[in-house]
Amino acid sequence: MMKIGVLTSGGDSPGMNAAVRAVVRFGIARGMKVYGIYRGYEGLIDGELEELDRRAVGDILQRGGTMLKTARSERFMTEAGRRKAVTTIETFGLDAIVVIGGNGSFAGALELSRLGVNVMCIPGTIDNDLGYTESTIGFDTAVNTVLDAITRIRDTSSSHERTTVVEVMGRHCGDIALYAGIAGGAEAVLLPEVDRDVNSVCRKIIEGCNQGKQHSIIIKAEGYPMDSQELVKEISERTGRSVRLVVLSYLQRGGSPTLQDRMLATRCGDKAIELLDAGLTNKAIGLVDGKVLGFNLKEALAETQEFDRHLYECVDVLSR
Ligand SMILES: Nc1ncnc2c1ncn2[C@@H]1O[C@H](COP(=O)(O)OP(=O)(O)O)[C@@H](O)[C@H]1O
Ligand SMILES: O=P(O)(O)OC[C@H]1O[C@](O)(COP(=O)(O)O)[C@@H](O)[C@@H]1O
Ligand SMILES: [Mg+2]
Repeated sequence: MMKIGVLTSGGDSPGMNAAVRAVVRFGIARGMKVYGIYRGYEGLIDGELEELDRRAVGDILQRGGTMLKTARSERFMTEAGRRKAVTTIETFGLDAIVVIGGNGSFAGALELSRLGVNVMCIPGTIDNDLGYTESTIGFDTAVNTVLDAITRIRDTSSSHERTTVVEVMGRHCGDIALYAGIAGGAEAVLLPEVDRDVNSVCRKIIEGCNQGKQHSIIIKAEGYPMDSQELVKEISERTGRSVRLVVLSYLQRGGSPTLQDRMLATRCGDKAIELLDAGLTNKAIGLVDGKVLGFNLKEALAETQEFDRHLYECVDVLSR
């Protein structure tokens, strides 16, 4: 009988639970024993795991966060830490580890595979920063949360004829800001990928005011290289407008996953188990052209996220 472990790692994302549920239930359906490993790589190092039955993953499909808990593990960044993790895998006789996480967790899984461990990776991060897949589990929910916030901010922003800077997550990848900018009708977006100066944003705000716009929304990804308070001050000084800052922060990482994230999570879990059952390992599961497939982990991780410049330019055209 095949024995596998499943863990969640890095920043949590809505839909991770749905992925855990899928891995456990599809695994059991194929005659596997499935172990839940707690606190990501930390639990793998410390041997914090237990067998999960079908019922153990009941009532989690609709919940954000992760029932397995998650961690950023400094110890796993070291060779000694990873060797300890391998000892746990050997002690419990695990044939493979399913890692649900983002680019860092995938890099960790690749290191594990170099030590002879069979791994299977499922993309769980709100950042959407994995180039090989069209979407990651949690991204859709996070952007919808941002859109909901923007809708509310617009009401008050418009009543007071203000400009609001909305800071969203994304240290290296501006996808949350970009998609929220398009779908939320922002005047401008500021991203880590584009070197845009504040002057052009101020011009945009002033032009909008001259055309009778009552409010303006500027979306700034946390990775844009300027402090948000500083940005607010500059915009206020240069435009003479009343400017407020809303930092959405961890609000974006919580909440019930959307249909899209539940479906992606479930399909990724299904594919991960199907491939393991077929004797395939060291794959990253991802969505390409509407199909959920397994890709070589090393190659998938090396694929850089292509920045959609056209979409970026659309924000400006749409908000003129
Ligand atoms: N290059 C690496 N080698 C080994 N482990 C890594 C590496 N990069 C990240 N990890 C492990 O994966 C964990 C999660 O990565 P992190 O970047 O924090 O989140 P995410 O997986 O969501 O991108 C890290 O805390 C670390 O334990
Ligand atoms: O939870 P922390 O450690 O404050 O990290 C915040 C970071 O985590 C994220 O929410 C998700 O990133 P990861 O998927 O790489 O963990 C980023 O958008 C944000 O910059
Ligand atoms: Mg990451």
